[in-house]
Amino acid sequence: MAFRSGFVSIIGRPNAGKSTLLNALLGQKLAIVTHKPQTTRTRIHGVLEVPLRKKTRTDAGHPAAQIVLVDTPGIHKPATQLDRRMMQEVHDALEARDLVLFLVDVTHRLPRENDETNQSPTARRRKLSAAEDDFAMTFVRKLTCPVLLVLNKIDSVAKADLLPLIAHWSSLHNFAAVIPISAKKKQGLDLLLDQTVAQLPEGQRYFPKHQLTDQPERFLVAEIIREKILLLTGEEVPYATAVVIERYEEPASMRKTKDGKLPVTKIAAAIFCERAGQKAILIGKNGEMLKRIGTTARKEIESLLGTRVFLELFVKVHEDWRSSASFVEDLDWRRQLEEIAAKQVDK
Ligand SMILES: Nc1nc2c(ncn2[C@@H]2O[C@H](COP(=O)(O)OP(=O)(O)OP(=O)(O)O)[C@@H](O)[C@H]2O)c(=O)[nH]1
Repeated sequence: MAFRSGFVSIIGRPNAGKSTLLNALLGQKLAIVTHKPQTTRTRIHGVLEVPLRKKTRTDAGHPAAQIVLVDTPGIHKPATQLDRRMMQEVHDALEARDLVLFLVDVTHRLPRENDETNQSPTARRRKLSAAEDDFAMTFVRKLTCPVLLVLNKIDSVAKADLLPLIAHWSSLHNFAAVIPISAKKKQGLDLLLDQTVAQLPEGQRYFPKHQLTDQPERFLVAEIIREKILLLTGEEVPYATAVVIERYEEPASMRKTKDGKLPVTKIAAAIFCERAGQKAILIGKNGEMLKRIGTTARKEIESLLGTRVFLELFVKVHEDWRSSASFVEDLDWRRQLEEIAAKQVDK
């Protein structure tokens, strides 16, 4: 069976579980995950090698493949420049794709016929949810590649509740297949992989065999810091923060020091927020909050990098940065990478 390869974008509403699915398929944490919607801000490539599975009497098997998974920001109506940038990331992730996985959260209630006239809070919530589904479907309808409907979070609903969901979603688009999964509990992932490989064209690898992502470690580090902010702070603070790595010094050698300690990576990061009040929350009483963010982030960064980490965090205010097109553009890690490369050439 000839080798297959292709780009597979994972799209869906905020909080559908896209990043959880990416991490589950890769068997490694690449994208940050929180219970807060709109956690993912850029598209993230994760490279998955799928070994050949030989055909048997009971199993159709599949060829070996390289799947380039693309995690994307949750589809939502944009209100700020940041939102617009996030939706542009989704559009970019949908260009020239071989396959799209449209992820749906099965815990969302389906609309009912009398919702239009029903004024109860539940009916209003269902109506809002249906409007958000409609908006997400506008992205799906434009696609010319095959789309798999992936019903996620099946661990949280009764099996009998899945049938009406399948009927509802299947009536909205000609999906190539419907696959119920739990990204969190890693259920249904084998079937999802089988169906994914089946849809890919024959072709060579896009990335070297052992490369997990095209995103350099310094940007993964920035995301880990942002994840801790999202998890540790409340109200509007998580949405109003951005993390920029200002200094990133890798150790000259990965060898242990003479006293048997791991080498040190020195990192300085700026946490941008929009108001002085948010800065005060991020720093906390006697600097307690910033310390907690730093300590929890450092531990995870150390295990990612395999070194000790010296992490300095600074909080800076940039009024209404989410509405500044140039600031939002500068946050794009691909652009930051180009600037770093240009500076190195100058040097
Ligand atoms: N019960 C259950 N929860 C899940 C499952 N998959 C994801 N979640 C939870 O759903 C929440 C959102 O997960 P994410 O992976 O961040 O969702 P996302 O679609 O990437 O979110 P955005 O970045 O906002 O677009 C987290 O609290 C996850 O733990 C699942 O299969 N079952």
